[in-house]
Amino acid sequence: MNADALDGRLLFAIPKKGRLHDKCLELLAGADVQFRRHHRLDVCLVKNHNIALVFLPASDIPSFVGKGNVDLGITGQDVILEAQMGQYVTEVLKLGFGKCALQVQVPEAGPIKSVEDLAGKRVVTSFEVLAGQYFKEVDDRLNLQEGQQTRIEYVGGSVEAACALGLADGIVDLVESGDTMRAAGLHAIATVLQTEAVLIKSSTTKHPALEPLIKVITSRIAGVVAASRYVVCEYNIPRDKLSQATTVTPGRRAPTISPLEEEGWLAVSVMVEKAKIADVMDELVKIGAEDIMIFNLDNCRV
Ligand SMILES: Nc1ncnc2c1ncn2[C@@H]1O[C@H](COP(=O)(O)OP(=O)(O)OP(=O)(O)O)[C@@H](O)[C@H]1O
Ligand SMILES: O=P(O)(O)OC[C@H]1O[C@H](OP(=O)(O)OP(=O)(O)O)[C@H](O)[C@@H]1O
Repeated sequence: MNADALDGRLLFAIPKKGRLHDKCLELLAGADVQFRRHHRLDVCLVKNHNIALVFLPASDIPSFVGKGNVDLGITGQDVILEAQMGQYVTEVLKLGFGKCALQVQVPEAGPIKSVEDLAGKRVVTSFEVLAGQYFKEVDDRLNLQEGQQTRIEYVGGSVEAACALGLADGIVDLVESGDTMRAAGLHAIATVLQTEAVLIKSSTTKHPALEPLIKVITSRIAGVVAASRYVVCEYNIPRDKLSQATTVTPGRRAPTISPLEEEGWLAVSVMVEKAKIADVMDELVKIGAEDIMIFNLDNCRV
């Protein structure tokens, strides 16, 4: 593909591999962004929009977007801060996946119990900047002088192995389920930050004419994200229990209520957060709701 083929197109950076890649492909499919990625090609044209997708390492996306080399991107909040690009990119939308925490971890059986114990020792991480900022604050608080301060060393991967190999007294790395940390005999003693995947655009766009297309894509992606967060809950309820039931299911704006053919009964239809639906159903049953049904959403605009 030559550079002319990209002329005037909105460039949209997507993580080329790793934890965020598959979720991004699901989002694009849900937003009806159609493309075929040829084997090993990292740039491809979108068939039904004036967009080209650029597949990049997640950690490179903040600087590509921040410098305006691409217009839009998806990556983790952690890598944006690590790349020190926070002021050059605008967070357009939280995407609800890639959720994890950057944590300080030490051997479970070892003598170090707190970050104060770890200060002044060796810390290995792929997040040199964030770990450096975190321990500078700890060192300053403990008034550690030059030569006594925490040593931050960078490794590109397999960070969890550093303590067992005798290379570190502690590490700073991402934790989601905690399986990797526990398997390495480590436990967390502090959280540096919580992170999730976000849609970002350049703070100073070089292509203002692309703004309307950015809005359309953002709205479509927001619809897919909301659809994955909510379910539709429908149930029947005796009229005299309605106010109790709608306190449990207030809906996003208000519940839709329609009469049933049977005297004294109403049908309620309402959106509920997926994460809360099991508790909500328990409550509705207690109140006297019947025929409770839950429907997944494919897509929505809310
Ligand atoms: N266990 C996890 N659970 C949820 N999100 C994660 C997890 N690990 C990483 N992430 C998110 O995904 C981003 C990319 O991490 P990942 O380990 O997939 O990178 P990678 O693709 O292997 O490396 P590179 O950034 O060099 O491409 C992280 O910065 C973080 O935002
Ligand atoms: O708490 P957990 O659910 O175990 O997830 C944490 C692990 O996930 C990430 O690595 P990933 O598996 O993406 O591979 P990587 O080390 O090659 O980046 C991260 O670096 C941790 O190692």
